[in-house]
Amino acid sequence: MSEITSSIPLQINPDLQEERDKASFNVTELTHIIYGGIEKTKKRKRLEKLLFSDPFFQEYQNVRAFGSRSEYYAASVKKSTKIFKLRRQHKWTDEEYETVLDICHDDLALTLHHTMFIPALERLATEDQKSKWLTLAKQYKIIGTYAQTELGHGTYLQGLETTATYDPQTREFVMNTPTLSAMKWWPGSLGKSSNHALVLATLIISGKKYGMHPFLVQLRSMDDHKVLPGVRVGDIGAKMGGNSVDNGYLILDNVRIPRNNMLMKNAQVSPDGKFVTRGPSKANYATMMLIRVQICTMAYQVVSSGATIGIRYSAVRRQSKLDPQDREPKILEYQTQQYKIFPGLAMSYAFLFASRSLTRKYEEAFAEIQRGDFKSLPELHCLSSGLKSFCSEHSVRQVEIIRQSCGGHGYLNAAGLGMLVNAAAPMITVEGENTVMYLQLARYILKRFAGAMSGQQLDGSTSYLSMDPATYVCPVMSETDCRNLTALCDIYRYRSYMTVCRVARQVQHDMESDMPQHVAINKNLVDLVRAAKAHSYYIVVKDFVEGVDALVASAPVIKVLRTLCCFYAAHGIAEYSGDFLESEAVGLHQLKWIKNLQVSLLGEIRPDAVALVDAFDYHDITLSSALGCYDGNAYERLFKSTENDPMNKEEVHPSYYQYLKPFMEEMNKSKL
Ligand SMILES: CCCCCCCC/C=C\CCCCCCCCCCCCCC(=O)SCCNC(=O)CCNC(=O)[C@H](O)C(C)(C)COP(=O)(O)OP(=O)(O)OC[C@H]1O[C@@H](n2cnc3c(N)ncnc32)[C@H](O)[C@@H]1OP(=O)(O)O
Ligand SMILES: Cc1cc2nc3c(=O)[nH]c(=O)nc-3n(C[C@H](O)[C@H](O)[C@H](O)COP(=O)(O)OP(=O)(O)OC[C@H]3O[C@@H](n4cnc5c(N)ncnc54)[C@H](O)[C@@H]3O)c2cc1C
Repeated sequence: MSEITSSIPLQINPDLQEERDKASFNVTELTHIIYGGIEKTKKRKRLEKLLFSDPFFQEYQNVRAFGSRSEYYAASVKKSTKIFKLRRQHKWTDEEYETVLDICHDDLALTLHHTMFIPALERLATEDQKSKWLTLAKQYKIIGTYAQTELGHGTYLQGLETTATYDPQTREFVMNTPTLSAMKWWPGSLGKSSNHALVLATLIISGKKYGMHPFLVQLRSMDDHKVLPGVRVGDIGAKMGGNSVDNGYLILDNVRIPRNNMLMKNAQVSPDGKFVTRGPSKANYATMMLIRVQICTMAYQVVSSGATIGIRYSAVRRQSKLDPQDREPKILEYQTQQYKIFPGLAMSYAFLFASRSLTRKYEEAFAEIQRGDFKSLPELHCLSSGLKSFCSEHSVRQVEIIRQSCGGHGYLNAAGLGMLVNAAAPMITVEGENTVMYLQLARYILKRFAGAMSGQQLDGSTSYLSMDPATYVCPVMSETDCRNLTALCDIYRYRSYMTVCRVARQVQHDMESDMPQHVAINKNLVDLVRAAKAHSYYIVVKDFVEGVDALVASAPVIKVLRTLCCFYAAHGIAEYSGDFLESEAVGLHQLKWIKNLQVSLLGEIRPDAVALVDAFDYHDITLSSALGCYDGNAYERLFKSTENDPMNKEEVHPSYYQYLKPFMEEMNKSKL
């Protein structure tokens, strides 16, 4: 027993080293592909070194694990301000700052200032307004949040109740929270951190409503951070996760702001109270679309972090017996373990390619929109809505499966997986609740399908809806065909086509039976979401296949990525086999072959599993997991983590003197 210490061995766990030694490809080459080239990898490493040379970043992990809510929030404010200062000092670009946020892997107290407040000013303010407000925000002379959601409404923006009533006498807007349900509720950084908020409110001029518009409202004094007259603001309470952020409530009572505090890029109110709009009616929704695109990248980061922890731990954990003559095997040897974890590994690479492709499309469309050309907006809105929902739903579910695959230790905070699931869970809700976003996509697909039926030539992500289904023959004719990525992609495309076609016909049939449109739609909502999911799955598989096909890389890297891509596609068909059979995208024979392939691919991925997660190149502090550390010394790190547990500070806990001791004394004296 005396040999048991909590010190961490210097060497890599031999079980993990053995895995690294058998990799079929060069891990560094794949890392460069993931980060977009050698230079970007080097830059990330430099930023990592700069951040983590400060012991605070290590200490922060302890506060996160063991601190009170208030201590965690305070540490998070400290971390945000440290990063802001470093940003100014080193003149980081937006890309470098985003890399730093990725390295931190955390939703920080003041993150919203950069992720939403600044992008909203960039998208919604006029040039004059930008030169004032954006400059102040970028110099951290004001700290802001994006206050849209209310207690009563988050999804239905037309139902927002906060009002901004124009007073032409004083040339001011009067901001009000008329009811309990109108109070802003949820905005990040609102409760305690921000001194300004971009408040989304219904514009009223001379008693007439003009829809939702953005207004910049100062909430707190710039001298002492005290709340200004007419403003009531606070934190909404502890959450399942993300407790470093002060999501807040806000009540405005006749708060007057100058006319120029309405952000007027898309609509203007003249001094005498005339309302003029420019661009499409949804132009003020622009910031949300940006974040939806970013959530796809976050989903990649979430699932790849989970896969890294799960695979490294499974390579060092030994349990039970496979061969009765042999020692206990690594749990990674069990086919069932591979079946739990490898879908998350394959999904990581699928989402890497899908999010990259979506980001590229967003950047192209954004450049067009800046030039006043809005033609790509509907396609981009629907693509980003669908992929945001698909990537968040699948990544959160998969990381929870990985957490369960780590047995009891997966349940410890020190494993990092529970925290990851809880931190990532809101991706499903924020920036448009997933079902609602899938329905936005479904609505678009139905319209495009109707267009195709009336002979329109479609382009973009729905161009396949012009296909003639009569020409479809399942491209998998033999077991070997199942490895053909184009064939697998065709199967997804046809499944999507048939799912869309079926629900479109049903809605049309219901409407022709004299059902009002809204009744017909509501009667088919479940199938509409199914169609949006089928379409999104097809897009992700297509992006993965095209991404791998376009790669310039060594043969071993291409081979391993093709294997993963094949597994991702085969696994999806096996998992949703009912849908694929029902749509006749595959028959029973093909399904059997694809299921067999899926299982045999587990064995092919197995030797490269550790190398494939090493390629994500996550720093130990970023992963924040005793189970997933690079050196594989999971048990030592678990034991070490108990040193910081405040429960272990005293040999005898104060509760003993307060409760247990008197209780024991009473029991010992008792005659019963
Ligand atoms: C944070 C950094 C962390 C980085 C670390 C990563 C490492 C990972 C490790 C750990 C995990 C950490 C993970 C952290 C995750 C937590 C995230 C926290 C931060 C996120 C901040 C969240 C901020 C918010 O939530 S802000 C509020 C967002 N709110 C919404 O999105 C509201 C949703 N509702 C709507 O958008 C709309 O109301 C609607 C679309 C549902 C309906 O709108 P409507 O009623 O006005 O319209 P219609 O349905 O009638 O449609 C009319 C017409 O318009 C079209 N339309 C609608 N929207 C748009 C649009 N945006 N653009 C273009 N067109 C649009 C619609 O399609 C219709 O078109 P038609 O042609 O059919 O008429
Ligand atoms: C961690 C976190 C951070 C947030 N940060 C911010 C922020 O910074 N700023 C901000 O303004 N907001 C923020 N929000 C709020 C967030 O944007 C909303 O919660 C989100 O848009 C969902 O809206 P809701 O809460 O009204 O859900 P609801 O719309 O009430 O959803 C509840 C249920 O109703 C269903 N539903 C609703 N409408 C329909 C429909 N039309 N068809 C079918 N089903 C429907 C949904 O599918 C869901 O199942 C945050 C939320 C969270 C959890």
